[in-house]
Amino acid sequence: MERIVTGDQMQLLDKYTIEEMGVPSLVLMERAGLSVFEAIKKEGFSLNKILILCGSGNNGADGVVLARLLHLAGYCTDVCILGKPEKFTKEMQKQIDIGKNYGISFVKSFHISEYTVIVDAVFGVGLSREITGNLKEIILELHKFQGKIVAVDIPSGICSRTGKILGCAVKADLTVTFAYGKTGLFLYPGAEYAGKVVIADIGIYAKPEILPKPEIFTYTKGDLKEIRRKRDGNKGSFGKILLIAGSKDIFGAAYLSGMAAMKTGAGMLKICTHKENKVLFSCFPEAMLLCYEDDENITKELSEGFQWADVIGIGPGIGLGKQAESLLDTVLSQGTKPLVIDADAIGMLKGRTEQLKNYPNEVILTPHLGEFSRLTDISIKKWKENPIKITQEIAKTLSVVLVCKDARTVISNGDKNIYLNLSGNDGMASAGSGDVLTGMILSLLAQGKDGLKAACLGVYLHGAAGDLAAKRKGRAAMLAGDLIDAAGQILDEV
Ligand SMILES: NC(=O)C1=CN([C@@H]2O[C@H](COP(=O)(O)OP(=O)(O)OC[C@H]3O[C@@H](n4cnc5c(N)ncnc54)[C@H](OP(=O)(O)O)[C@@H]3O)[C@@H](O)[C@H]2O)[C@@H](O)CC1
Ligand SMILES: [K+]
Repeated sequence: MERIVTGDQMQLLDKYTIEEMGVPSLVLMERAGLSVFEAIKKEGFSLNKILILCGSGNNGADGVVLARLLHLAGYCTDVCILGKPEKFTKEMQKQIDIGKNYGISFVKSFHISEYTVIVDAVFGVGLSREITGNLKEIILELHKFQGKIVAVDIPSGICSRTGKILGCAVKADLTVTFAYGKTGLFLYPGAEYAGKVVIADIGIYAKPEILPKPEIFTYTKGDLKEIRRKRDGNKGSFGKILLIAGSKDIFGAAYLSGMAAMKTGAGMLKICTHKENKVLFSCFPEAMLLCYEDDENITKELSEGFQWADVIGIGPGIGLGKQAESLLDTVLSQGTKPLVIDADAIGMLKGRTEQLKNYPNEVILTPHLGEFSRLTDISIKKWKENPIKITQEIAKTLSVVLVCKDARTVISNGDKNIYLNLSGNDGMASAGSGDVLTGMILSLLAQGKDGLKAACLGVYLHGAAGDLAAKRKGRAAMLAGDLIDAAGQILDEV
């Protein structure tokens, strides 16, 4: 698990390192400049002539350090200061003075076509408002640049907290960011502008207690070790899932969800579905079936299923009709085991939020943003303006683990930590992908993970499987079913 920070949190970490730990800000800056220098060389860009654009703040000062290091290493480097002198920080003024002593080249104007690399050190985490005027024109001009663009800390114009574009933004090929990844580098559209992100250690240190909540984390491949199989386990110890999925003539969602659960290690699976879906018997013999007819009341059979199961899932493909509502009501009123609610079942939750809050065990909700918006009356646009805070608040209000599915899925149980998922790609935005995720989360719950862990690991695994499937099949051609086999391989490798 790795920490991610907002720009505001980063500024507090910088301040603490400087004021409480006593590391001079010029020392941090020297390491910042050096780490960009090393990252650029490692990337193998053509370094025939480099232009460094600097603002008035400390992001600009990092740029001047970098210019000095490149100049001393023999690279032809120009610096253009775009910020106003009256706004220079004392570090910026100091770096300019040092740079002049070393004879680095300061230019007042430039033609982008003369350069092979342009470094953006205009704004970092101190960007506080929309970029306008002359600066905006320069940044838009950079969009035509044919060479490589390197951003220092964050591309100028990207809000370091939300990833929003403030007026305009630099489109980088490489961003070298300091100490921790910034949320704005991972949330869209910021992620699209950041290019490859390299996180450089520059010696920032602070007690996590000083950080304002929520603290933000992301899961990585190493965390999947937590779901290594026990060599001496049996089908009982890997957990039993009751999955209420599919409806008349809709069996794909039940199949994908159930298959994802079994193929990521669950011990046993019973699928409750309409009898028309008996085709599941022939193509998925490993699953047990509990079938119902049109309008049949199966409360008794479901109750027995709740006793048998370790975890319950409801939603994929169940439809929005009366029978689906009755199934959901039975689960909410009689279920006692950890519960995953997805898809159509989320659509029916409006008006049932009290029952949801009173459910006697953990509940995981996995809405995509449309479902989230219909359930909460919060528009998608509003969520995107502050995904971290809104996800945390709604998780708390509903007393659930909330998985808000988007290009960057956000997960919270309403507590002080929040999780941002960085695995996955746009090839996963296709039918059935959500059903597969539900199956994976159910599987991890069944194998004994608590709701938050199962959600975070499930979402990470789902995305990592998407990345492997994309490598194998291509982002456009991959299907939801491809994620299932890819996930199996990933789990085997950890
Ligand atoms: N602290 C440290 O010691 C370390 C910091 N480090 C580095 O410093 C960066 C943070 O530095 P920072 O805090 O000085 O802010 P920075 O991003 O340079 O911008 C502030 C300037 O921009 C201006 N400005 C803002 N928005 C604007 C707009 N739309 N249009 C026009 N102007 C605008 C703003 O003006 P003002 O708002 O005051 O009018 C101010 O002049 C960080 O990302 C990292 O790279 C590392 O070296 C490690 C050690
Ligand atoms: K920058």
